[in-house]
Amino acid sequence: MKYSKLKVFVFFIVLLTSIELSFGQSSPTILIAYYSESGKTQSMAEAVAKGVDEIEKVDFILKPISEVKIDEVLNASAIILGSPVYNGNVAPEIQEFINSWPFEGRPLKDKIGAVFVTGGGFSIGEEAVMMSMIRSMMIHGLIIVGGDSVESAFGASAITGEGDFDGGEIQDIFLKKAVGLGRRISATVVDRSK
Ligand SMILES: Cc1cc2nc3c(=O)[nH]c(=O)nc-3n(C[C@H](O)[C@H](O)[C@H](O)COP(=O)(O)O)c2cc1C
Repeated sequence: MKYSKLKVFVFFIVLLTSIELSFGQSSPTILIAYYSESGKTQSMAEAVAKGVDEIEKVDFILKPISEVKIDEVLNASAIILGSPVYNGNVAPEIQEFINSWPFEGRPLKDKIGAVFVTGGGFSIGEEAVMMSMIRSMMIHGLIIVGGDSVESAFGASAITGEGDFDGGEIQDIFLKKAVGLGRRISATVVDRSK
């Protein structure tokens, strides 16, 4: 084989190998799951997804927990969970969802876990609800990651019904925390997949 023909041959082998490699590797998936009665926690979930989507090479699933299949939990590299505050506690549906996760052999161990929350008022449950979800995730062995600023150290939270924050839309100051949380989780997942 002539030298130039050999070069073309080698070029095609390298090309085919890289095509096969890129098709063979699927991107890690982040599951963003939430419970929302009146849409506030859903708005935060959408902002989290926006942040996740800012980082390349990551897929995400954004769903209310009622639509999440257990395979989606098992296959996710990270689980980001959102709840409203109900009487100082996590929404019961969220706790039931976590209780439904398989535990034997701890199949969720070492996945990334993160949380977001919406509450009507300041300091009447939002931090307690974040901690409640974090505690349950830690029982399953998830590695907890907070938001990207000290104001979202435990996760992203929004006040939806007190003072200046009482209104229809979630205010930007809170949506930014949710976007930052999503971005940080996404970047962490990409780093870990290298
Ligand atoms: C039954 C009930 C209990 C609530 N209890 C609290 C509470 O203890 N603390 C709080 O900050 N907000 C409380 N809220 C307000 C909700 O947490 C808040 O409106 C939240 O943003 C609703 O989220 P969603 O629109 O996703 O359902 C309560 C709301 C309901 C309906």
